[in-house]
Amino acid sequence: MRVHIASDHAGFELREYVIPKLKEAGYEVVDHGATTYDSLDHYPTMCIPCAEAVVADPGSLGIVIGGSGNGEQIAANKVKGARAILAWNQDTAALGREHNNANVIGIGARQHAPEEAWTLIKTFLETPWSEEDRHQARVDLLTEYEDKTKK
Ligand SMILES: O=C(CO)[C@H](O)[C@H](O)COP(=O)(O)O
Repeated sequence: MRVHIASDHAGFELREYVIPKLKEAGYEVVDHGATTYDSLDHYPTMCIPCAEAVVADPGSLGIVIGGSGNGEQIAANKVKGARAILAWNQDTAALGREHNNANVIGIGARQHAPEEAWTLIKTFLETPWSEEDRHQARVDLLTEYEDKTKK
């Protein structure tokens, strides 16, 4: 599976920690930056292209990392077709796939030790979408709204 990843400066170190782990685990990684550490960079610059790449690449998943993960999740969710969750424990990481068919995980690098963040990411990537009717109906309503309101 292809995994698109992006971070701002606050997620820079965690992104560098996670990329080799993803590769070791057999994922094909597409890195959307930030390419250099710049404490004044802005998360939409990296997170929007990352989410766009996920939507344009069916079957892939995305990871956006910042200090809290909040802005990164918001940025990703501006992209039509993106369903980004903010995972803060293993349950929210798994439920994002099972119930929401999320295609992007947001992680707050300042909220977790690197090992814990990796566990959240791994859980997200390894958990399948349940495809249960009630969840599909809710996701369909989101898509329907997007189709009506977004180009
Ligand atoms: O998490 C984030 C957005 O939600 C950013 O990473 C965070 O706001 C960056 O903070 P600072 O500019 O103080 O390093």
